[in-house]
Amino acid sequence: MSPRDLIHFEEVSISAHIEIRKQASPNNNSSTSAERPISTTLTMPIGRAMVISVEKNGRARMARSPVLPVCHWPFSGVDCEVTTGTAQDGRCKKASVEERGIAREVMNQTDMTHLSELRNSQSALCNGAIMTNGQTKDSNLAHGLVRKVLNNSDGNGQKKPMVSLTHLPKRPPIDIQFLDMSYSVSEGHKRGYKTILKGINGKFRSGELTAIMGPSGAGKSTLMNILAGYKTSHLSGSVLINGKDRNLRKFRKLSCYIMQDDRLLPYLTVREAMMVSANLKLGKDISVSAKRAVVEEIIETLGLLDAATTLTLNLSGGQRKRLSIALELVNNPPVMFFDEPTSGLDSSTCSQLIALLKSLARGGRTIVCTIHQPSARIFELFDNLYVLAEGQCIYQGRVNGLVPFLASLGLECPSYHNPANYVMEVACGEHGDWNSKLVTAVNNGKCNNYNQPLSQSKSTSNKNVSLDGTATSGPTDREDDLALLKTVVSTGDYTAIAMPAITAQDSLAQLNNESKQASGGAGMIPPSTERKLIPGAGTESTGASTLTASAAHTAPMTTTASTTATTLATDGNPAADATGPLLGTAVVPLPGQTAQTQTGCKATCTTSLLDSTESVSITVPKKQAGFPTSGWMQFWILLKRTMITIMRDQTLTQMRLLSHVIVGAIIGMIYYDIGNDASKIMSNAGCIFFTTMFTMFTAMMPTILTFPTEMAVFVREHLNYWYSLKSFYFAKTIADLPFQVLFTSVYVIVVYYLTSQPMDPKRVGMFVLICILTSLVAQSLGLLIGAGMSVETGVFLGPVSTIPIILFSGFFVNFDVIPSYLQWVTYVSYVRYGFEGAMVSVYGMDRAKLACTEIYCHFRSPKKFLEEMSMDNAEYWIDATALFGFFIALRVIAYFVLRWKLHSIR
Ligand SMILES: Nc1ncnc2c1ncn2[C@@H]1O[C@H](COP(=O)(O)OP(=O)(O)OP(=O)(O)O)[C@@H](O)[C@H]1O
Repeated sequence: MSPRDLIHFEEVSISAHIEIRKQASPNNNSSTSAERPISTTLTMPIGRAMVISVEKNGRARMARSPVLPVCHWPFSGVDCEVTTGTAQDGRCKKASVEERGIAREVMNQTDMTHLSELRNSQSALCNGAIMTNGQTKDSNLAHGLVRKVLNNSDGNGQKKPMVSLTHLPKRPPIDIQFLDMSYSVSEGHKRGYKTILKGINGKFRSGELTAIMGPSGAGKSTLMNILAGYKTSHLSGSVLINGKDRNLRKFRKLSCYIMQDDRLLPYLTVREAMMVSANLKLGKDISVSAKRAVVEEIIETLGLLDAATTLTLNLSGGQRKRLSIALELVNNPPVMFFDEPTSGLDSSTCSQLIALLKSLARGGRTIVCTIHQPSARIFELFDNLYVLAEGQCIYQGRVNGLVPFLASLGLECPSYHNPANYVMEVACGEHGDWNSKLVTAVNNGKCNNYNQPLSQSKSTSNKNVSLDGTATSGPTDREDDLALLKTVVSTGDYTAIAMPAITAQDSLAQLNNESKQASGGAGMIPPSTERKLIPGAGTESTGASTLTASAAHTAPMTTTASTTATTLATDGNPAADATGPLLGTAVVPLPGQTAQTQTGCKATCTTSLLDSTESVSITVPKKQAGFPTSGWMQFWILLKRTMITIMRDQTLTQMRLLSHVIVGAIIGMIYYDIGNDASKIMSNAGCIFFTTMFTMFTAMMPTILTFPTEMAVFVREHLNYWYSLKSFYFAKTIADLPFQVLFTSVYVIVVYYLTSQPMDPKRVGMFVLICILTSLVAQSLGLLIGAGMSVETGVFLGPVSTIPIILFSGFFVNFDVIPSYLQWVTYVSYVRYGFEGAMVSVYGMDRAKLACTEIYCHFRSPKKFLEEMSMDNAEYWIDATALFGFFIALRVIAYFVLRWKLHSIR
């Protein structure tokens, strides 16, 4: 008997409620031998069997069995099947089966406690740390954290806290609505403005996964950037959050934007990156252990445990994407925007990723993605679709409402054709010029029928029905979400999530309802709406949505979702907000649906994020008006992170250190022992000049090459409200310092020693100092170039802009020779100060005459040589101060360039 198998559904199942009761050890006395029920509700796709197993460590596993060739609703009149298994004496009694689910007994003695903990912890992730039975509110609530106390009995009927886990901060659900949204960009001085979005409207609801689709250039990214708050200028129209004008600052704290390219720092491990995120996003009021718990939960839930100690550099594409999500999940943002999350991923990883997003959405989050031409299988995973063409909306509503909507206008999607492809063809004009008609239809409300909130049928389905058929308070949607998320993560079986929680009756009623609407109330289902999706492409993801393309599982729900999100509205009055719907949308019950049904749905269909009683503790603390952590804390965290990444970067650090030593040794050998030889004084000046050049270029070029990568990460993190530009910049500046000082010193000391420069400590110190200052100025210049332009431009511009600076350094041309109208340039040549300061350190300060190894040495007197170089009046400390001034000035300029860059992104 395999210890892995618990129950094996061999036949088609639709949904099942499994209740496992494990008796305590027979050795226990009766008072402590109470059964510990562990139950969960699973939703399984039609046409699929599912293997549910419990591993020895107590982890639940679900895996999809081979696809059965069932594409139709096979059990007319059967809503679900209820199966149970009861473990006795450590073994599972053969499960009783109702209807068609056949459960095979197979259970090893497994301590189910861990499973229970796991379920609860992951449930919290799915649902945004929602309070469940047995949880207690404590002071953590004030900080938005919930401590979990499992529902466990000690045998005396007393609830005892079994495990304390910290969880995600609680957040309000957020519905985003945009009205009459237009956006234009300037095309240049005389070319005027180009309108990209043309007065579009739409609404993205919490708990739903929405796809924005459209041909290339339709304005998808633009729309998402606007909604995410990244673009704020040249914009008209309004964005409403739960029915009220958006307060951008507050909104950005509760939303995140996960960009197409996963911008991660390469030299941090997954766990380290997560801890940085937790430290920055959760604030100092939350203990380190609580942060660790959050991090570990997310890492495990998103399937990153195996890669927890892997550098992000070595992660696979799917893992990178999941890490990007995990980093943002730390503070549990209720709104998540994804720009083409599936790009560059294989189809299986794509499916898993979208299923993961769907499960996150089911936790009460509002998830919006732009996506290009998804497969039918992935397409069906979305709840909602927003299609753009030429900056206008040509469809918004349920994914499975698309085909009937198009059909109602005369656009028949051919059988066995992916609707996602079809709508893209329509948007691109391959079927004629339909866009204006579609826009008009959308504006006239023709797709409103397909744009209802997600079905409340979860509450009316039999998921929570006990074996005797009575309603129970057992498994909740949260547990369901746990099971779904667990399925996705542990087995990659996303199909469970593809299954809309819908009963046959709901489905048929809905179908009829929509058919009536789509066919002008004729009550007949148009033939086109009965089409099936392509087997293997669309049907594989199954679920009720595969019954017919038009089987929208919708039922209007009350709009109390908004009642908790009062802090986002500009002038939100929590008291007022909590008392009524904020969305201002009239709710019209579907035929056959009573108001009572809807009320019931409110309590159970939606996540408890929508429970207004919880909204009190959800409110973001006032002290978080700015970033979650103080400026100094941000600086400290970023400083540590930057130093770790610099140290681990072999190119930037280890190779650089090595190259400084090697080149220093080579230069030392070439100019060996010439420092006190008057006959080789020009060669020695060349050595000093080369030293200045080397320290300059080795400081500037790596910065030009690496800063754009850092900057990309910075932009993502800053725009997602992790920390301020000031903290980042200050930390970057300070973290760079010790490394730059070390590299330069190593090189200079090697050269200085081998070339026998004067060993007076004062001169040595001055020489090293001036070289360090030169390198810091060069590094700052590299930072400025890296901040302002791309790597390609920077790599060209860096050296090119340095050449004139070198020419005016005083080595190639004496200052006296330079024409007077160009002499001012020598003052802005920082190399001049570096070279001059180095020369003064070696030959200035009344150095004694040099030794002469030839018959005649013209420059035995160092002073005379300095006169020859037009440096006899040079003051070392003026040079050093000038370099320091350059350093500060360039850093300040680079800071403002970064600010401008951030501003220009918007
Ligand atoms: N700054 C700009 N100046 C001029 N045109 C711009 C600017 N930004 C965007 N556009 C134009 O706006 C249109 C929409 O761009 P957007 O990036 O939103 O398209 P998209 O639908 O996301 O396309 P894709 O799928 O190819 O990424 C494009 O035609 C683009 O050229």
